[in-house]
Amino acid sequence: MLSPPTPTNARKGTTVAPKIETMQQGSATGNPRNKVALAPGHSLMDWIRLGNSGEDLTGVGGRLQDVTPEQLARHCRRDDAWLAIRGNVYNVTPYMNFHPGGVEELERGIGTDATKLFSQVHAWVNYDSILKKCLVGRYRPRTTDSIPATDGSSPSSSEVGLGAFLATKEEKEKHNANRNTPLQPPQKKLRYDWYEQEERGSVVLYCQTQEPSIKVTLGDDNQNLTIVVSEKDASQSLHFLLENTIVWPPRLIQIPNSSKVELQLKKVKPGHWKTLGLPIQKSDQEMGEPVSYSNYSKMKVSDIFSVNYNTKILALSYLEQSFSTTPVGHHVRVHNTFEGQEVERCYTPICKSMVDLPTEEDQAHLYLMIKEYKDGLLSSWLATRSIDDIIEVSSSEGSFQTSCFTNRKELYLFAAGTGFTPMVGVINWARRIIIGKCTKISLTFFNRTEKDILWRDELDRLAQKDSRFTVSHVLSEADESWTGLRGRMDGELLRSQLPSRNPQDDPKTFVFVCGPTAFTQLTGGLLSVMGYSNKDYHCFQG
Ligand code: HEM
Repeated sequence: MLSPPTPTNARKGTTVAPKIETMQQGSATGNPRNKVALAPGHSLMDWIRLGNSGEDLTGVGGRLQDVTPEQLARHCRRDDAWLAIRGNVYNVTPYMNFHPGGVEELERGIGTDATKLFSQVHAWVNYDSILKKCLVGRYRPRTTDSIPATDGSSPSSSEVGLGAFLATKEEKEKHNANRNTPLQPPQKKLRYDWYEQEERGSVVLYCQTQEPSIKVTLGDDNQNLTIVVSEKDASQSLHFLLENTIVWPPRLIQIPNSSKVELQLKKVKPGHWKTLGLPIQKSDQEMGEPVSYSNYSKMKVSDIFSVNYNTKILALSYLEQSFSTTPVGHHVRVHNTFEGQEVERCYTPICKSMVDLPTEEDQAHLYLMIKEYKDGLLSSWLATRSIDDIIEVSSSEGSFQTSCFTNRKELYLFAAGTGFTPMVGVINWARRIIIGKCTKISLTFFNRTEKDILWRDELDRLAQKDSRFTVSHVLSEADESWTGLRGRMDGELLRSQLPSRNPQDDPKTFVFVCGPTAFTQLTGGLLSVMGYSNKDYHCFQG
């Protein structure tokens, strides 16, 4: 009997089903694993109904408040249960009997910052959406610290002087109001260097991992630069009033084989800068954290590209001069409300082209490949968006780490349908970031018919340009003229595309799988039969 891929090696990827669909299945994610049988009247649908009933599920009258660790620890009983996840505190007392993993499991996190535990079990679960009616407020681990915004080598700004560098009267007032409320979580210092040439300045960021999500924002004055680096569940930031104005957008370059990232700033007026600028310390709110504690941002559709008869790419940009990067294998969520019902779906952002290097303009956009499902409320809505329409997109999420495959020489990717989207980031990473290490990237792409193949031209172009990359298409409902592979995933097909692995040999191959759950589970089982352990492959859950 074939075993499914291990949960530790799997995370939700592109196609977590929208809530409307999953409600019928009784699971938030369609995942049929160790869940408990919920008592009648405690399905996800019942939970949503309770949320919409107007009942106060926060237990504190719905007024958002800051919560210290001591306060949190006092709510550690089944009948009075709070927990913190990623900086938000929720009253999970009413959710206890609705939790698909059972009351005892949920109890393990109560009274504490359960971020790590939650991520270990099911990082993909959309807790903030499920628990939004239970939000008590913001978790404030420390109440007295202020955060150094720069490393010690840079000129520091004094409390008094700081106000002078904030652009407007309103900002100064806001700054003064915030001086006495330094309620921010502890942050590590972000190390950086900078150097300059006549035309450009460059800030080199020393990140801790190769998976940072970096958000760059430039004020309307083209001088107020904010860089926020999020990695390992913590954020670090730099904020500068630059020596002079720069051109938007700057270029972001991930330095190959390192965790350094370079931000190249093009000067409006070429010339010598004595310093990068004046460092400024900002509060949470000034850093742009939405007051509602929601992590969704409004983005504008700035371009639309057709991929095939039912799939298109939406190019999205922030409303202000801002962009953020998505680490490989991570996803964003898009949501919208239909007749009072919130529906949400995960998408793995792709790039504008797999072949051409991105321009600065390309980098400042988020590209989502949207396949329209006839019964998918959200996907149909997205597919009918026009230029300048606004959609709400979350910041990136995910726990996948590229370190699992950076030293492997050969990558074998098995994708079905839109399960292809996480592969785009993997391929780019292998080609451009782990330079000199990867000698073969083989994609086997499963679709129904020829017209369902996504980005076929782009894949062919890539195969022509990079001899390490090959693509094989497999069609389950091919017409007679098709000369390529036919069928569905099975042992024979897998063996024709992938060498068996002898567990005694040094690992040189790594396998990625993404597609519908049945495809992923079947492939995971077949891989075990072929000698691959769960350290040799990663399944992006579909
Ligand atoms: C922090 C402590 C928590 C623990 C230890 C825990 C544990 C678990 C376990 C063991 C399962 C079954 C996993 C499986 O599918 O194999 C589960 C499922 C689930 N939990 Fe939790 N949980 C916690 C918190 C939460 C919270 C705060 C939420 C609120 C949104 C939540 C929502 C869910 C959902 C929606 C599922 C079903 C997942 C699926 O269908 O794939 N859990 N949980």
